[in-house]
Amino acid sequence: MTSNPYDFASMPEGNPGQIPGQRLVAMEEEPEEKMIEAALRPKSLDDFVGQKRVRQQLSLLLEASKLRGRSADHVLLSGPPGLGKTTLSMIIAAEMDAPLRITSGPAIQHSGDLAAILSSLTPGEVLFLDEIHRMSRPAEEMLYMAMEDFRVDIVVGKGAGATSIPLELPPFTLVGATTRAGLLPGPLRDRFGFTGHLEFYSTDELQLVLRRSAGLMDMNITSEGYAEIAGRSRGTPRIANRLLRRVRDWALVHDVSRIGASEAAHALDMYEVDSRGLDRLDRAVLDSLIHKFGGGPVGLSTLAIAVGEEVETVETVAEPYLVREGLVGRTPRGRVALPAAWEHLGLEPPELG
Ligand SMILES: Nc1ncnc2c1ncn2[C@@H]1O[C@H](COP(=O)(O)OP(=O)(O)OP(=O)(O)O)[C@@H](O)[C@H]1O
Ligand SMILES: [Mg+2]
Repeated sequence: MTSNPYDFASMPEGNPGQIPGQRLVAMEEEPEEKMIEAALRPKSLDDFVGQKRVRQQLSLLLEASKLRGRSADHVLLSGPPGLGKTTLSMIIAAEMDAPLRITSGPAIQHSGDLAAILSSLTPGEVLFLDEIHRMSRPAEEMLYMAMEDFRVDIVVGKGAGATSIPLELPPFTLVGATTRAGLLPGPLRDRFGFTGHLEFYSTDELQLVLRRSAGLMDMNITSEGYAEIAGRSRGTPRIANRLLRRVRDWALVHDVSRIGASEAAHALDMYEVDSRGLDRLDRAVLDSLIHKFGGGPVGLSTLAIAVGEEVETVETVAEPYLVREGLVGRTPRGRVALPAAWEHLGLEPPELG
């Protein structure tokens, strides 16, 4: 495709946020973002912004295993999409100076698929298993043994004539990633020597992420400009980088060479991402809740009809962030607008009585 990983101009990237069904503030990776994301990934633990505790603990783990001359304990990374799980797995391999093999839970449907991967690992290799909660049950059981004893039993033949052949595996480090740690069976979770839970980033941390990316993309942005974009990024580096690319488009078209707060705000307002990172759907939910239902409580299905969306869309797409931000509350009698929601729409919150 392109030989220069930072040659952003020649990369296909589409325009999420303009395509129906895709949102500029979605936490998940858009298919056309893959190459851009790869180019923006930090390559070492020192370059990885934020997540201080996880970073320190990982650093210790890797350092110690290097001193021992052994492959590191298995690592589980959990946390919402776009916070850096895939990035960290690549950093782990790089820091260990080890080759990296990448696969994912959905790609392993049969235990044979897993056996094929495991038996072809080289000593010390890092195996990244993304979406590990979506692996099939038989594969999961094979993985238990592989993680603990570096051994698998391969079953040959069927029925009464079936025999199982034990196969020794080279030492390897499994790095599992999941957005749903709660869905992992206990026995699997217990076999990881280290679990790192990634948290949402502060706006200060997101500013550092943005500075790094803007440097790679050769953009000229003021401190206030970074703060403006970071404040709209929902605590998520993936979203920060995506918004940054939209600001870059805007600046290019408007022939702006230096981006300050007002330029950044202007660009992102145009894409309907507001000062708190709410998009049109989020604001429609707040708006209905307050203007049509006096702030609630109102049932989810009624609220969904009022904004003209499916219940599921409101519940899974808009609500989690609104709840996380303290804008919407869930009560047994339905959804309510919290004082911060009124304030965000420029209204006086009603007296609590
Ligand atoms: N701590 C960080 N510092 C700098 N950039 C980061 C950081 N974390 C994530 N990013 C950037 O955000 C983007 C998304 O990160 P990544 O793909 O690692 O997320 P993920 O947790 O694997 O998401 P998913 O659950 O969707 O797979 C990458 O392009 C990466 O460059
Ligand atoms: Mg990932």
